[in-house]
Amino acid sequence: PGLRQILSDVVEEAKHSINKEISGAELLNSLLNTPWLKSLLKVSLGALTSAHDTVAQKDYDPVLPPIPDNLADDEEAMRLVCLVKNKQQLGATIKRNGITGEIFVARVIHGGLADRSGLLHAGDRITEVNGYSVYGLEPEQVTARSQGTLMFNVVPITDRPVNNQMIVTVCACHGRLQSPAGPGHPLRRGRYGLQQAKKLPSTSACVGLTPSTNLLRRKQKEFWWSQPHQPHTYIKPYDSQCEAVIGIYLTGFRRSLRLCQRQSLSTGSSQHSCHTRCSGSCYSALNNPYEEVHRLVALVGPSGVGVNELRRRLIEINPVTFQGAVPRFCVAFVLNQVSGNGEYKGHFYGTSLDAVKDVLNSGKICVIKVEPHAIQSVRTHELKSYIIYVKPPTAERMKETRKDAQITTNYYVNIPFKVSTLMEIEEAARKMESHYCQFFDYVMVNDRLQDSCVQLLRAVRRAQDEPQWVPANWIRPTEEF
Ligand SMILES: Nc1ncnc2c1ncn2[C@@H]1O[C@H](COP(=O)(O)OP(=O)(O)OP(=O)(O)O)[C@@H](O)[C@H]1O
Repeated sequence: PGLRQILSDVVEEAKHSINKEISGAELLNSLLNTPWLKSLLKVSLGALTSAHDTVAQKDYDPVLPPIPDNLADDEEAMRLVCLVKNKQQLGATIKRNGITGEIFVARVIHGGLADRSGLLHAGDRITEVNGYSVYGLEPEQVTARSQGTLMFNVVPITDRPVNNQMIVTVCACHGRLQSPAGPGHPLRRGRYGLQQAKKLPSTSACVGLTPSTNLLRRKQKEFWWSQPHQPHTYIKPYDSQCEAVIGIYLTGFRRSLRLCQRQSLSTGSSQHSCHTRCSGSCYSALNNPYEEVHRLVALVGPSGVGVNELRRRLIEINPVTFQGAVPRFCVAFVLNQVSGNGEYKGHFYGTSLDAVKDVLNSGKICVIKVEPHAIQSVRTHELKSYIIYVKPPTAERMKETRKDAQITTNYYVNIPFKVSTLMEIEEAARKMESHYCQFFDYVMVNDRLQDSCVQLLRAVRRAQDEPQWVPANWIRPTEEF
């Protein structure tokens, strides 16, 4: 009634104002002073305050009647779940307990309809779907009834496990994921050890199911032992020249390492051997089905060689795939090193790691510039950086390619490249290589800018697609991905 009164006042007031001969300003002033507008503002303010209180108290739920006292102790709490499926998948799998015949939610696919609803959880027992009891039915029969609007009667799982799932980015080593039962056999949900996966980079792609690492490895093992013996492994001889490149060839490392060790014992190879590598046959038959990939690309090079330019262009070429971290990241590493006593380490280092992790968590490849003395800070198991060293071309080519370029000096002034600048870059490059070359995963020469961009893009792609040498301490026991 209050609102009706206000509205009729509005109409009256407007009629009244139109009959008067007054200016726009006067009209506005008199309107603002009208009782109906004051009342309206009062009502709106009241509604706003009430909405604010509701939100602040998180008091969204309807007030439910109290639970009756005479409930039996063994009464099960039921949940009625209504989901409208339309054409999309429900995003959950079910399984049947072979002994009791009960139907349970086996898995809720991350990001799917069931997951987004927050109403179904792995372990929940489904008793009815759309009014039909599902007791004793096969999962396929339940699925066949689950079309359109779904009304589930669910007995919620009592102890829902805390979500301790680990998310990692991997590359599938076989071109196409195949059913572990072999080519031509489709993946059947619930039958095999499947895991959730989503193709990157993607902001919206749905999570799907792929065979798990353990499952594929088991199949590969069966396949392996069914084959006649193949001498396929060798130890890369210990090379005192490349002492610092201590690593293990990541692909198939577990199996190959074991075989290599076995072989190394039988052939009496030096226990100092630090590299293992599989030949092609070993690689194809025994590789790990999934490999974690480098997603932090760290560019390093003498000041002025063009690291920032290349980084910027790489991101520009494909901003969906590549992203930089906040500039503080570089500063953090510089400070971390310059301070020497680690004075800034706690604060700045943590902050910068977060910036990189944010990019990595978004599924993108993070591209940063690092100072050479900070390489070790990013060359860790956690960040798994791929270090690309950007080298200047010959002095002649440098002079030719940089004739229109400008360099930013310490005083933030842009000046053209001088002969002395070129010499400084050359000298800095020489020192950098002699001190840090063992950490470079890839070396490129920044000659013609366009060619360099293509080369960089290719190098980064290769780092994702091909097996890499990595430091031995990056390798940890493989988990169910
Ligand atoms: N291949 C190239 N050909 C011509 N000009 C280039 C090339 N690479 C970079 N430049 C130009 O050289 C200048 C310096 O490059 P950039 O600022 O990327 O250097 P940097 O290595 O990041 O230096 P700093 O560490 O001092 O920031 C820029 O003007 C850039 O456009």
